Amino acid sequence: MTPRVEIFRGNDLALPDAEVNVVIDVVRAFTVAHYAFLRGAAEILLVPDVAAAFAVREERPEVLLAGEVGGLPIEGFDLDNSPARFALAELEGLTIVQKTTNGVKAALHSLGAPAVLLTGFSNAEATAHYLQARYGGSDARINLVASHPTGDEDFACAEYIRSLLLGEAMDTDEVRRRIYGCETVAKFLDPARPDFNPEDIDYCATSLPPAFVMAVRQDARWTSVRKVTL
Ligand SMILES: O=C(O)[C@H](CS(=O)(=O)O)OP(=O)(O)O
Ligand SMILES: [Mg+2]
Repeated sequence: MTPRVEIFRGNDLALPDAEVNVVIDVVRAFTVAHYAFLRGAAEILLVPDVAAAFAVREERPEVLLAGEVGGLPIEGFDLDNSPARFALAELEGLTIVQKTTNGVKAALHSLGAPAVLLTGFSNAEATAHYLQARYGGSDARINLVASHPTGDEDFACAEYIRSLLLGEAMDTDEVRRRIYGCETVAKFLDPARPDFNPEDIDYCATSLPPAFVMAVRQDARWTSVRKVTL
């Protein structure tokens, strides 16, 4: 038996029932989340909008607010949505509150499955290993959600994860080419748009050695993300 893997595209989907929803945002939200954990963050809280992020800080002043609107930093937030910045940040033991246009929104629409994982390309191999260990050899339904409604970067990553699960590993250079070539990335590579850092895309398109996955947990109060070690 092999898992039944389906790919969806969008950030506000009503997904069919599945054992696990895997929400993908390569540029940039879940690459940022991956680097946040690598830099020591304890937890990420997902929020739907800027007001909700400020409300969390009212209640829990120790948190750091991170995210973007239209790809740009948000006034009053501590961090933006740049993996290049997160890769250098000192985040040991901290809680990050994350608000982004596609990845976080798609995750908040994907909470209906018993397990929900988040990933960019940087952690796609780890995520595929984890899924293979838990669901390989079964006919479990796995929904892969490419969160950008039109861009190819998340869809390419979804196809890569599916290929690993089906034992037909896609060439990672091909995935990287699709990331650099997608419409979402054009503004990062445009010298006339200095607000967008091209280095971010290098982080988004670099696969790191598998170590942990990013799992979502929902309770009455918070939608939180934590590391689960492989
Ligand atoms: O900040 C990002 O990279 C995007 C917004 S945009 O595509 O750059 O306008 O948000 P995300 O939720 O990380 O896709
Ligand atoms: Mg994105």
